[in-house]
Amino acid sequence: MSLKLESFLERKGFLEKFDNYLFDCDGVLWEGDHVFPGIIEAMQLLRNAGKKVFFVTNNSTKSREAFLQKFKKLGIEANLDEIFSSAVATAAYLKHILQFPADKKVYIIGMSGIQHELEAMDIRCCGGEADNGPFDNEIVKNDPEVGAVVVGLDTQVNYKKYNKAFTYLRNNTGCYFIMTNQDSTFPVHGTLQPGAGSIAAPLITALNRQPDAILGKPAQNMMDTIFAEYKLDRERTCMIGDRLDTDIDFGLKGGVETLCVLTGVTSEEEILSKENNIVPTYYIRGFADFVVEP
Ligand SMILES: O=C(O)[C@H](O)[C@H](O)COP(=O)(O)O
Ligand SMILES: [Mg+2]
Repeated sequence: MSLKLESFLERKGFLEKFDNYLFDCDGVLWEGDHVFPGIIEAMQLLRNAGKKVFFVTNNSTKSREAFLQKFKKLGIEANLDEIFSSAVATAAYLKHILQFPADKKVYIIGMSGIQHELEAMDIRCCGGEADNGPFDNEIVKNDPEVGAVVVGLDTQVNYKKYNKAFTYLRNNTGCYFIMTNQDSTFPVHGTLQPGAGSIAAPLITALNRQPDAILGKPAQNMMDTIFAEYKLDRERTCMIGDRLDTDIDFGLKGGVETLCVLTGVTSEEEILSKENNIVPTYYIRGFADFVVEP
């Protein structure tokens, strides 16, 4: 059973219980470029109390550097080494786990964040924003140098990109099919939009093939990196997110307690539903409630 943090004393107890907070971003801190009211103050409350804060986002559309600029613009304190994203996790996976060969390149369905993080790890890539635009029914030729296709959230996705990714995955033996993350939706403009999982779905159908790897939450790549780098105490760490099947599952799999906020994709009914088996330790109306006085 999940405990709803409603009273000042419950919220105070929650803050005393943890030293480290892993924050999901979309739906917890902001929606697009709109920071939720009270979030700047609530985040400052944690900083003033000397808490460690990390940002763990499945959003692959921006590089870590671009996220840092976004935090600055929105007035939320953040440091580069506190930011973890599915684009960084994907680049690290290709580099260190797959040891992606230098004579191969990655075809991207996604935005600049993926390209920047791949290039930061010296991985050659193509596609992405260079393939924005209409498809003219032109013939797509295979490129045997493409050794992996990476798919992330792409708000300019088009038939040309699908056609190229499909051609490379079909023709190039051993070509990896990788998803940055599989969120079906994400919150923006007060509603929901299709997420990276929905962008990858047509390829899965066309190829009749599942991806070889999915790097974002709930996969443990980012959790493992954070714990390896910062030696945190799991019992004093809480994962805060707005999605059950990514954020809360990520926390549960990582052995930390979890807080679900209701400012994103998950409703109170879903948390409490008998059918739901991804149960957060706590839930709250929004993270900004931590600045509400008694
Ligand atoms: O589909 C996506 O890529 C995601 O829904 C989105 O960007 C999630 O970001 P997060 O909530 O993990 O910050
Ligand atoms: Mg989210």
